[in-house]
Amino acid sequence: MRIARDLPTLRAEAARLGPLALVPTMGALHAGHLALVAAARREAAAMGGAVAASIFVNPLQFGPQEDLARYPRDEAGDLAALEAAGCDLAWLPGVEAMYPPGHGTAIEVAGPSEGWEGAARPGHFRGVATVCAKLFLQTGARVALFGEKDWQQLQVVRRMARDLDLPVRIIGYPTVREADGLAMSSRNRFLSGEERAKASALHAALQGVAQALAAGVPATAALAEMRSGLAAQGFAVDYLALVEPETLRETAALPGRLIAAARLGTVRLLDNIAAG
Ligand SMILES: Nc1ncnc2c1ncn2[C@@H]1O[C@H](COP(=O)(O)OP(=O)(O)OP(=O)(O)O)[C@@H](O)[C@H]1O
Ligand SMILES: CC(C)(CO)[C@@H](O)C(=O)[O-]
Ligand code: BAL
Repeated sequence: MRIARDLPTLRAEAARLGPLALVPTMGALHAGHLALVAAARREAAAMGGAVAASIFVNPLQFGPQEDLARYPRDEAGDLAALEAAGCDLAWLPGVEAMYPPGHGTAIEVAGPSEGWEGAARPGHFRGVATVCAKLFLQTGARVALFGEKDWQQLQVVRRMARDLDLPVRIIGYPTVREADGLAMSSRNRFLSGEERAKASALHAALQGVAQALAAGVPATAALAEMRSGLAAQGFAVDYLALVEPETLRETAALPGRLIAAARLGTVRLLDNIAAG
């Protein structure tokens, strides 16, 4: 596996490797990320190209009160895991390489960025869209893979790629879960033992709502019951909604996407599933 830390090296490696399937990450890799790399391998094989993964903890997508400083980092472990997963090229820009002094351009994606994570984390999707556009242009990736775990992010990136006619195909990959249903996330490591034991209740509750909706229970009633059930178990629910899958607009109609964000202690868990 080649490692690039500056743009000239990245461009030279990319030219040598042929069409790239890119997996953008913030590092602290787990089996969810490695499943994206395995899917990227299949895409790369189909187009006679190679797999690239980026590791960059993007300050632009963190608010001033957020956890940028404590975001987990494990470069050596990540590089070993990427190599073992068959990644050909790791792109590890520093903040200065990504945002040299004077950098002043940002991308605002109206529509799917509004509400939910966009409301809870003002400026977050502007940071995500900007860094993803840069990662696509830096690597020249023909395909980029994103996890469905960050459902709204996936829709924002798709919208941006369409709106800007970026020559990259965006692929969503199903959420990889722990045995008890908890969506894998780098931040799960901050759950205490007691919180970890409770955390799978979020996914179970989403499944319960999906079943209730399929049985004809109105969305408002099913969601209200889920909200109070989670609160009783100690979750602080940020939002819980049935939305149109692509626009993220709230809906009462099926099929839709059930999306949720809830905090257990200091850890904010995200999850979503299809409904209907
Ligand atoms: N459990 C998962 N299943 C599938 N894809 C995932 C999973 N977790 C993360 N991803 C995807 O991996 C990519 C990189 O995500 P990121 O590095 O933010 O990891 P994370 O575990 O989501 O971390 P965070 O704690 O910030 O949520 C994103 O496209 C994200 O959706
Ligand atoms: C897509 C991404 C790598 C952009 O920084 C990040 O938001 C993430 O890891 O999901
Ligand atoms: N997985 C989304 C990246 C973030 O939380 O900032």
